[in-house]
Amino acid sequence: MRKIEHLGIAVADLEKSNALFKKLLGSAHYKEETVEGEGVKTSFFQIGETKIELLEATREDSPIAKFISKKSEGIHHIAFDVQDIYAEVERLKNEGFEILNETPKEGADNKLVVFLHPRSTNGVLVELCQER
Ligand SMILES: CC[C@H](C(=O)O)C(=O)SCCNC(=O)CCNC(=O)[C@H](O)C(C)(C)COP(=O)(O)OP(=O)(O)OC[C@H]1O[C@@H](n2cnc3c(N)ncnc32)[C@H](O)[C@@H]1OP(=O)(O)O
Ligand SMILES: [Co+2]
Repeated sequence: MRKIEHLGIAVADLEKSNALFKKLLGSAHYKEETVEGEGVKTSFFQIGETKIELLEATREDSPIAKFISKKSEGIHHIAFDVQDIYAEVERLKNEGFEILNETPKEGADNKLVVFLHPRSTNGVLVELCQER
């Protein structure tokens, strides 16, 4: 793991939260991107070396919709930047972590991504990201 790539925050209303985080952080988001495969619309704020990713559900069966309905808005996942996502998946599998998608999938912001089940990571949903 090279650094924290982003902190994912589940929000009910992306436009409202964009305005709130712009006030909080003192600068606007640099992009918005919908990842249909995940059922999410995202916006990204750069904070030094890392980012904040706001996520709004684009459909009922989105993981974000389920998360907000079961819990509330708030921190959803932590994403780590990795050099070689395939090697990292093998390493983490051997360490006994539960990999949700062994084959990396399309992420936002030009990334390949893999997720680990929170039950294997102290209740924290972990995402691995590799620059495409
Ligand atoms: C890829 C685009 C973008 C990017 O950065 O590029 C993204 O980050 S997209 C983010 C949205 N996509 C995902 O989250 C994909 C991975 N997530 C999943 O596969 C599911 O959400 C999963 C498996 C984590 C949970 O799904 P499930 O249907 O099992 O939901 P449950 O509510 O039944 O949860 C089971 C169990 O897990 C706990 N849980 C669920 N979500 C989280 C979370 N975000 N953080 C921590 N814990 C979580 C939930 O509370 C349940 O625990 P229990 O003790 O059984 O109540
Ligand atoms: Co993410």
